[in-house]
Amino acid sequence: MLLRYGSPVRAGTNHLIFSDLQSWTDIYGPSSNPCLKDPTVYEGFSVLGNPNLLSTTDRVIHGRLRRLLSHSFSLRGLADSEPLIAEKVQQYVDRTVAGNRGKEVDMLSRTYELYLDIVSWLSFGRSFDCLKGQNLTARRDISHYFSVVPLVAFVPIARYVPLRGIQEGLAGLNRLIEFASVNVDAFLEKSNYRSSSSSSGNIVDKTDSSSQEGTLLNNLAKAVDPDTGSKLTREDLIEHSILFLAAGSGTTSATLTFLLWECGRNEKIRGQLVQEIREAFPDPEVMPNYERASQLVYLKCAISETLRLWGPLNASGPRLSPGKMISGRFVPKGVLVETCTYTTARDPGVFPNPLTFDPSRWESPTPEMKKMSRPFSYGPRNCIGQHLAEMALTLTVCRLYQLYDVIPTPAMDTDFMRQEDNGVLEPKNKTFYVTPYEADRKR
Ligand code: HEM
Repeated sequence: MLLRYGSPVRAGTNHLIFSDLQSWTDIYGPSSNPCLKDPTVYEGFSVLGNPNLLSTTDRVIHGRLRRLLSHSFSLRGLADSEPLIAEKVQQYVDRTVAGNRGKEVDMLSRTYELYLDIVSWLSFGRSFDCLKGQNLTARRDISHYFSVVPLVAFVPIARYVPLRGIQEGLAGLNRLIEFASVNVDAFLEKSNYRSSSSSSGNIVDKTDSSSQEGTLLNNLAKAVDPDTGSKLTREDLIEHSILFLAAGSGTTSATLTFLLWECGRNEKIRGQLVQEIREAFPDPEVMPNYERASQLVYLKCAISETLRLWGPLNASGPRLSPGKMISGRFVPKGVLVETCTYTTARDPGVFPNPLTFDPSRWESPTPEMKKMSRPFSYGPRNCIGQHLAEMALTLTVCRLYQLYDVIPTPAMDTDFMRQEDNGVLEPKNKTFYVTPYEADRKR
């Protein structure tokens, strides 16, 4: 519709969707008169009812949470976690590919498990260990975050409706809350943090927790707001741990899946990518490190191109107009506005042959390309997990292609891989079959 009728399109009585460059700045950019998140959409994304980084629509609360969390998600804050991420990537390669050379294997479930294992460890200081065959309901439990959590928040009586989908979802969420509570309490106990029993109390740290160094939980529990001196409560920690699992697992696994699919089915692109990776990391005994891997130009281009064409979220989130000019038109107060990243990232004026997967277009990107492909959104409410996602994706692609050629099976055609929106855009069949082969090092 946006392509046919132009930007904006009226999607409902009170809802405008934009697809032009200026709308990114007007809707999402920093502003003294910002378009804030719509509470009726976002405030439901909270399992314990505590405001979290994604759900809060209050600028002051958001600013405080963002300050507390920003170091944990910075490249420097994540550096301590690299060995753990690398260890999980190795487990994934061993479990998924190593023993299955020449055989058909479904990568999608294992990929989801990889990122659940990483984010759970970062969140709780203890991994779900799905790749080791534990907590196998975790993936299903997390998927309810984007459906059942907002449903019962806005229609509380829904929790008593004897529908299987709702009751299974609630049971799954309870398992997650239980897992998170046990691990947050164990963490606080072990690291000698004293947690207040009330949800308004602060956590008072007594000693350092060296055993948990590098985990988000450790950083979160230690973080002090420089302006107010306040810290996160036990309930805040549980709330955020579950949020990170929901926000960080399906998004990253869908992205890796589409990257392996696009590169896998295009021999020339895959050839260029594996050559770059194998030249940078010639010794199979040596795991790629992020410092070097993040410098690989073509790999970076392949990730950018995957996020452009197959980004896991197709819109950047609805906001409420405060009554302001958006893309040259006055939009009255209270109108729901959003920019459709799916469309801006396919704008033929900015991305020639927009439907073609071509990593090389990112070798020297124009300023417009960077502004129109924003898979992590833009402005003060952009994705806080971007560095983590990029580090995890980079290390996974590097290790896989350093050791193996991963070829999608012939059944993985465009129709099979069509995206379906389950909170995250993922292959509609929820499977992705490949055949792995030992790397051909003579390339
Ligand atoms: C390829 C991977 C990812 C993509 C494409 C992505 C994309 C996005 C987008 C578009 C938003 C804005 C949503 C909105 O405004 O409604 C967002 C927000 C957010 N993301 Fe991500 N994300 C990814 C991975 C992650 C990871 C790994 C984490 C953490 C473990 C994470 C945590 C969050 C959080 C907490 C927010 C809310 C930030 C705020 O409002 O301040 N994301 N993400």
